Order: sequence, then C-alpha cells, then structure tokens
Amino acid sequence: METADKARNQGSSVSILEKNPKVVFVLGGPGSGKGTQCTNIAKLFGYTHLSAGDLLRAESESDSENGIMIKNVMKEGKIVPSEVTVKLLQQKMWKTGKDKFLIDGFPRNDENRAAFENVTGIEPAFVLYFDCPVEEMERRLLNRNQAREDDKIETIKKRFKVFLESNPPVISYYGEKGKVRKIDAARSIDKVFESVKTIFEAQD
Ligand SMILES: Nc1ncnc2c1ncn2[C@@H]1O[C@H](COP(=O)(O)OP(=O)(O)OP(=O)(O)O)[C@@H](O)[C@H]1O
Ligand SMILES: Nc1ccn([C@@H]2O[C@H](COP(=O)(O)O)[C@@H](O)[C@H]2O)c(=O)n1
Repeated sequence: METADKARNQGSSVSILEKNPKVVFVLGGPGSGKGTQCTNIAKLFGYTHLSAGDLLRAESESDSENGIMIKNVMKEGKIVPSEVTVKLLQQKMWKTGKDKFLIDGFPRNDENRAAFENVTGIEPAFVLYFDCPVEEMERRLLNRNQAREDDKIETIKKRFKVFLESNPPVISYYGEKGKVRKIDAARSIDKVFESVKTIFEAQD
C-alpha cells in the first residue's frame, strides 16, 4: 500500500499536517447555535464543517467496538474519551482532502484540547465562542425536533452541567493566547451571523 493510502486509513497526523490545514474550533453550550452558524460559515467562507457530536453519533450507530460505550456516554451527557473523538476527527479531516475546517463542539474539555494538539500537532487559528444564557439554550433545545435522545430534558440538564464545568478551562487556555472570538449568541440567527461574518472577513 502506498504511504499516503496507509496514512489515510490510519488517520495519520503526519499526513494531515502535510496539508497545513486551517482549523477553527467552534464552541458554545448545547443549543447555543453552533451547528446553525457553522452551516452558514461553511457556505460563505468555504470551510468544511465537522461536528464532533455528529461523528460520535454516527460511530455509536456502527458495529464498532466503541459504539455501545459512546451511546452510553452520550445518553448521560458526558464527554467521550478524547482518543476516540480525536481519531474520528483526524480520519475525517484526512478523508475529506480539504484544508479549512470548522470543528464544531470540540474541544469540550482540557483533555480534548491537549489530545488534539498532541496527536495532530495542529493549533487552531482561532476559537469562535457562542455565548448564550442557559435558559435560552434550554428553550432552543426543547424546540428542536426532539430527534436526538439527548434532547430530553433530563439529559439536557446533564449536558449543561458538564458544559459549565468543562468549557471554562478551554476558553481560558485559548483566551490567554488571544485566540478567543466571543459572540453574543442570544440574538436572532441573522444578527449572530452578522457578527460571525465580521470575524471571518477579518481573518480570511
Ligand atoms: N440565534 C438563534 N435564535 C433562535 N433559535 C436558534 C438560533 N440559533 C439556532 N437556533 C435553533 O436552536 C436549535 C439549536 O441550534 P443548533 O443545533 O445550531 O445548536 P448547537 O449549538 O449546534 O446544539 P448542540 O450542541 O446541541 O448540537 C435549533 O433548532 C436551531 O434552529
Ligand atoms: N468533543 C465532544 C463532542 C461531543 N461529545 C458528546 O456528544 C454529545 C452531543 O454533542 P453535540 O455537540 O452534538 O451537542 C455531547 O453531549 C457529548 O456526550 C463528546 O463527548 N465530545
């Protein structure tokens, strides 16, 4: 097998680095609007949108050895071990063949952050942080289509608790590096996107 093919199969970090990818982490609580805004950013600015939650949901439905473990962790609103999530992201990044990524819902905690940087050697260009009050996020999640098992109120409460405990260290870490772009996400989708656009126009 050719080296590049091997690397592609293994999700090798060396191969990803060859592309010198630009990565933007997109953070915010459950229901803050990350996915909605990422769809718009991807369209307008040509980024590839990768949602850590979507990758984990897909993996949980597969026959993989991790499937049941992931399902159970997600049902409890907890954070899946970093090596699992980083591997999924790494493989997906390589398979797309693209070099500009929005990574939505990652890093969820400091362990996620360190694992990604250690394994891939990639530092984000910046971190978009959608700041939204819990009450508004709860309203949005309960009004979403109720297609996700973790959008039941019991799991929503657990997800908020985990977010409130785990997100601040990540924001502090990147804040000290001057990489956090905080956005008031408690406004309409269009208003939030106006702020988002200003940030990306200044970067690209
Ligand atoms: N600014 C907004 N104002 C009102 N509703 C919004 C806004 N942004 C997103 N929504 C709606 O709120 C719900 C949650 O949005 P979205 O899925 O984008 O959030 P998220 O941060 O990706 O959530 P999760 O982390 O749970 O995946 C969706 O139904 C979406 O249509
Ligand atoms: N880095 C991550 C991201 C997500 N999870 C798990 O997935 C759930 C849903 O995530 P969304 O971003 O789609 O809301 C989340 O509650 C976690 O259980 C994770 O473990 N690690």
